[in-house]
Amino acid sequence: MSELASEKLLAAQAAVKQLADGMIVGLGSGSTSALAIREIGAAVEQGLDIIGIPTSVASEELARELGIPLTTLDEYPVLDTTIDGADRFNDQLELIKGGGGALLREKIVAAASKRFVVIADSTKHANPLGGFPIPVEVIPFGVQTVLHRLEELKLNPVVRQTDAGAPYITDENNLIVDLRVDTVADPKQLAEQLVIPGVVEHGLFIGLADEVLMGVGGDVQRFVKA
Ligand SMILES: O=C[C@H](O)[C@H](O)[C@H](O)COP(=O)(O)O
Repeated sequence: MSELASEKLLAAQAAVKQLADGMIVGLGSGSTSALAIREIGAAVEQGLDIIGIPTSVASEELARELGIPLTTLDEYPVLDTTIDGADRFNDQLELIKGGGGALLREKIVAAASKRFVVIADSTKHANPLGGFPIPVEVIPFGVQTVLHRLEELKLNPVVRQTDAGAPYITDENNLIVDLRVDTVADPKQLAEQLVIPGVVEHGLFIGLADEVLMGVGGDVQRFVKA
């Protein structure tokens, strides 16, 4: 296993250890979350009694394959905890998420959770926050107008495409616009600028994470809210 994969696995295992019987658990998306879902699947097989709420179609399919009982936000509008990955995080536990296009459901589930635990490898730690394009989910109807506004704000927007060259469509049937900015000096200020009609949500997660568990070498480093 590569060092990166092992860091992801260590973080995922540390987060899954925090789960207890009776919890409603948000299941994140992406490669690190997939490792956590696999760990949860193994724990459920050993008798752990939790119910999951997936944040993407891909995570739902994986959880079903593993026999993890699932529910919905309609049944449980408040979750006990959510375990999810991140594309970048800083020491203030501000995140960039949505590299895999799942940011909308992820943010809804994270915001509905009493606790939000982020799992990451050591390449994700960035002060200042940056080094990864900021995904913005946009309703197709308004995309040209939103792009125009983002250009005016000098945020270098690019509509995400699939490998086949078609526009990338999210689980909620929207587009993703990636903002090619190097670093985000003030994430809160940028989040305010992104309140634009037609933008459904953006990948800056501010004030949501309670803890980041980061695999580094053979260890897990814990970052908590100041
Ligand atoms: O949309 C995707 C999610 O925000 C992922 O949690 C994020 O991209 C991190 O993914 P990975 O664990 O694969 O680096």
